[in-house]
Formats: sequence, C-alpha cells, structure tokens
Amino acid sequence: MSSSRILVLNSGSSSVKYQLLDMADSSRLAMGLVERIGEETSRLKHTPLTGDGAERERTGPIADHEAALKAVAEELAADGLGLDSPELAAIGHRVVHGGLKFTEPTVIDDAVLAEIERLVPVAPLHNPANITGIRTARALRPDLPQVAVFDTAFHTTMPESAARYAIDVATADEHRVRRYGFHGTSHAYVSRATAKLLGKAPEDVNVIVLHLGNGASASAVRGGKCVDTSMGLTPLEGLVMGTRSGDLDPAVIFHLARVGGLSIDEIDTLLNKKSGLIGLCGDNDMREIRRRIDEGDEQARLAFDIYIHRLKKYIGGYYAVLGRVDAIAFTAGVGENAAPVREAAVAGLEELGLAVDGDLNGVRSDEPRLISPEYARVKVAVVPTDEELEIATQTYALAALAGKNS
Ligand SMILES: Nc1ncnc2c1ncn2[C@@H]1O[C@H](COP(=O)(O)OP(=O)(O)O)[C@@H](O)[C@H]1O
Ligand SMILES: CC(=O)OP(=O)(O)O
Ligand SMILES: [Mg+2]
Repeated sequence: MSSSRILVLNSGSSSVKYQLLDMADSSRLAMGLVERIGEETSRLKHTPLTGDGAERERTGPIADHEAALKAVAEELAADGLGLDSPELAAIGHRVVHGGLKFTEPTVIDDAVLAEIERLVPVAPLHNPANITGIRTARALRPDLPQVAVFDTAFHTTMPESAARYAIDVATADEHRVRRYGFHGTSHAYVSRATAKLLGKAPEDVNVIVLHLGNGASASAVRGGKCVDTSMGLTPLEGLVMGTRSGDLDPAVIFHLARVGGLSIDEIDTLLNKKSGLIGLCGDNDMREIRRRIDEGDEQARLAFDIYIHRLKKYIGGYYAVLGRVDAIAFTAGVGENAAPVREAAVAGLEELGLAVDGDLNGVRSDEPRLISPEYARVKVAVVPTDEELEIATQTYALAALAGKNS
C-alpha cells in the first residue's frame, strides 16, 4: 500500500463529521462537519488544512446522509483531494454499536454490514446513519477497503458483573440485553494518553475517564482495560447529557405510559432528545448554561447542579470499583473546555486524594495537561480526545494488512 491517506467518517443521527488524514505523518489535510441533515437549515463547514485555502460554508437543505456525503465529496474534490484520488488508501467509519461480535476494527463486507444492520434496534439514533455512510462511501469507491471502528469494542473487556443487568437471565440473553458501553474509541485513546502524561505504561495505570460531550459517558479503566462504563444497552444510560436523561428509575417509563398516556415512541424521544440539560433548562450548550448562571438564572444553576451531582456519583462509584485510582481524565467538548465543570466535579473530594488547582484549571490549551496541585495523590488531567485520529490509525493498520493479504 503506497498511498497513505485515510478518510474518516463519523456519521451521527443528524450530522457527519469528517477528516482526511495522511498517515505518513498523521497530518490532517482537511476536516469538516455537516449539521442539521434533513432540515431546511442544513450547514456544511469545510476546512482545508493544506495551502492557504480558507474555510468554506454551504447552507440550505441537505436531505439525508447520502446527500451529505456527496456534498462532502464535492468539497474535497474542490481542494484536489477528491474521493477518486489514487492517494486514498481506505475509508474509516465510526460505527456506534458493534454488539458482542465486533471486538476489533473490521474490514466491512456484506456480512459485516448485515450484522451492523441487525443492531439497529439497540442504536436507533446512530447505526442507521453509520450504515448510510458506509453504503454511500462504498458506492463512491467500491475498490477501497472500508473499515468499521466500533464505539463498543473497547468495552468488551468488562466483566459480566458490570456488563449484566440484574434481570431474568434467559430473557436478557434471548434479546441480547446487556451493557455494551459507547465512546470506546475515545475512552481507549484518552486512557492511553493519560498514562503517557503520567510517564507510565497503560498497564500500570488505573484511570477514570470522563468523556463529556453532547453525549457523555464515564469509564473505569484498569491497566489499559475497561472494567466498567456508564452507558449501557444504548447510549441513554449513565450521566446527564446534552439532550439525554441518563440514569432513571425504569418505572418512570411505565408511569409515563400508563398514567401520562405517552406512547413508547414519545417516551423514547422525550428521554433521548428532550431531556438532560435541554430538558432541565432549555439549553444543551454548557457555554450558554454558564452564561445564564453568571446572570443569576436559577433554572440553569439547577441543571448544572444535577449534571455535577451525577458526575460525582460516577467518580465515587468508579473509585470504589477500581480500588486504586492514579488519575481522572476530563475530555470532549465540555470536559476539555468547561473549567467550572471540572472544578465542581472534584470539589470536596480531598479525602479521596483529589483536588484541582484553580490556576492550572483556568489555563486554555489543546495539549494534554495536569490540573491537580503537586500534593494531590490522584492526578486530575485534561486530555483532548481525538477519535478521528484513532479511527484513522486503526483503519490504516488494518488496510495495510488487508493489502498484504490480498
Ligand atoms: N468553550 C466551551 N465551554 C464550555 N462548553 C463547551 C465549550 N466548547 C464546547 N462546549 C460543549 O461541548 C459540547 C460539544 O462537545 P463535543 O465533544 O463536540 O460533542 P459531540 O461530539 O457529542 O457532538 C457542546 O454542546 C458544549 O456544551
Ligand atoms: C454514542 C454516543 O453517545 O455518541 P455521541 O456522543 O456522538 O452522540
Ligand atoms: Mg463526540
């Protein structure tokens, strides 16, 4: 394989994030985002990173993921980086749900695609978009290896005691109801980067990773392997998120159906899209919530407090699961940028050896860094995640192998 370029596609329910990387030196050639797919106000933002090309924007309706990918292909072609380029070695796809079968990145053939389709009922917001991304990319470049990198893969090391729900075993097994966990590419990347920051090998380090984006999840990583994570059968369980409720008493669902008269689909939409921060205060962007708090807005304050309370419960819980914790790592949009979230999440945990230094916490940087004071027994770190680089790295390795074997 002489070519070394990898296109990474991260298709979300209403968005596509993409990056073109050259794995010869892990440099980025272009990146972008298509948002609000299926709405009248779709937007494509394309950033060429070679030469002096400026950022470009397209607005107006983009009907579906297929149209979105075709628009992305056009933007790349306009920079001389089109999908028809012989330099392109492979396309890497983030696939959210890989069930139990996929524990490693996988070259996509018809059987793999069929298995990803079979998992749609347990990732209804995510897998359909991933599938369209794969189909469209395959149609554009049928000759290239297409690689799936699964959000669930890193979590397949969870012991049964963490992965099983306490429900009837036969029913659970029949319907494959268990905890799978998500954001695994990020948890794997960040736990490794945290070990590096501490100057240790991943095998020697226990880390709690807090991936706080729009979707949010925590994981307990012992010696480089995931032993527990907060998302479950679907990405709805666990932390309070931008629009998802996270943990609740399952009887809330029966109550809303029987007493509230809501349909199952309405409850699904309520918990996935109208809950979490947006449900609590009408905003899901932590910047806006902090701004409102600074103006004395009580509703925003309560939403923030509920978010932090849940986060603290997971920090404490995973501390107990791991027994010894070397570091806590904050990552993703909120974790990397929101100093008040980091400060509040760790406040009062000095007895556990945890503390945040106010000055270090206030520093803005794109580099992995420690924000705990020298004396803290457990280090607190901010470690920017890079799911696209991780997907590209894994895709490139697998494509090279596939090339050798063909
Ligand atoms: N400067 C910032 N301060 C506080 N929060 C931020 C900042 N920048 C981004 N965020 C938060 O990060 C979120 C997006 O995180 P991201 O990891 O990109 O999410 P996703 O990949 O799930 O779309 C935004 O909704 C916002 O709440
Ligand atoms: C699995 C998941 O929640 O992904 P995202 O954060 O991209 O929505
Ligand atoms: Mg994300």
